[in-house]
Amino acid sequence: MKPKVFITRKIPTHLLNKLEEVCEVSIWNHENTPVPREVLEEKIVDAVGLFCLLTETIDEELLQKANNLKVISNMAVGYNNINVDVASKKGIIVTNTPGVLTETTADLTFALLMATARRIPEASDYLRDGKWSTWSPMQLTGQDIYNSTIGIIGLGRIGEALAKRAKGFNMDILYYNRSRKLEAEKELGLQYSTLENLLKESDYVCIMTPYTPETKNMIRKEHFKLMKDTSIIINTARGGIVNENDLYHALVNGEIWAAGLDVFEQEPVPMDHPLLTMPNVVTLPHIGSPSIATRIKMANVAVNNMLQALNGEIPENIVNKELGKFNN
Ligand SMILES: NC(=O)C1=CN([C@@H]2O[C@H](COP(=O)(O)OP(=O)(O)OC[C@H]3O[C@@H](n4cnc5c(N)ncnc54)[C@H](O)[C@@H]3O)[C@@H](O)[C@H]2O)C=CC1
Ligand SMILES: O=CC(=O)O
Repeated sequence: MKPKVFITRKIPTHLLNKLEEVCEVSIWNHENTPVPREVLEEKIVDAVGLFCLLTETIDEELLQKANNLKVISNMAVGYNNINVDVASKKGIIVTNTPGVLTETTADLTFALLMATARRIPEASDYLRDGKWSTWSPMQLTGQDIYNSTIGIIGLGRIGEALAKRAKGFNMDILYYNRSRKLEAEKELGLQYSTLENLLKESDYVCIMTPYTPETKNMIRKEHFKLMKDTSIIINTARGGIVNENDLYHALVNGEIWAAGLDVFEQEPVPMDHPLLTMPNVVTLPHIGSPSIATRIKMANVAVNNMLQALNGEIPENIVNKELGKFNN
């Protein structure tokens, strides 16, 4: 009998077919509508494999219904949407999609940094709104990027790829991480820093850690007070890492100059969110990884993780490594 797999969103047909060869697949076959919770709750009861996205909350309540589940394959590198502790206790393997999205996400992060520093969305609107009547010395002036200082909080795969881009702009690069990365320091000329020093010295502060109990609200009121009033914060990691209320007040009080945000505490961000009213905040709808090629690679990795687990192998990208091998 083929194992039952539930997929929570439309995926490329060739990858769906790959799963269908060995699994009995049921799919929420929609592009832009997340699977309703009640459908997920119903499907999880029989599923042996769950292929999900970061839009699905795989919490304890849901996992308690999952009595046949052996593997959760998350199509994202971040897996803060999943209660991994509960999954582990139930012997459910959790996998993610690291690596294949690193360069694409670093590109977007640097693009957001540039767009925020040079006020590109605001300038584009200025032209289209018919406000461009002349060229003027201080019109739409922003901050320089070349020769400035970038501080990267979380020097993992994407943080390091971001540092490589910053090096090309002759930036001084500070980083704060759980552990020192001596090889990267040598190769890229990075400087390890305390969090406080990084915030004080950087013109650009980029958040690149996962969202965990330790990183929740990692950047809050007191941290903005340390930053330069010309500095810019860029967050393409997860919304809850930067306290949004404190960020709003830091911007209103002129403690920092601007922010570029690809991620929010609540997604989609509510349209009446105060940060959306500010011209010096550039906002994106969580688009770190969507190049066509990268999204196909992510879906492919997620399918392979699922198939490896269902085949009794330890998936290449297992998150709860303590589980090790299980047998069907
Ligand atoms: N906006 C988007 O579309 C995307 C967002 N992301 C986010 O980026 C995150 C990072 O991805 P990767 O670089 O692949 O992960 P990674 O695991 O390679 O890097 C994370 C780094 O953060 C460090 N870190 C963790 N906790 C820390 C703490 N409390 N203090 C200081 N450093 C800490 C780790 O030591 C590691 O070096 C993901 O977890 C995800 O949330 C990833 C891809 C796309
Ligand atoms: O936010 C995206 C991810 O892959 O994590």
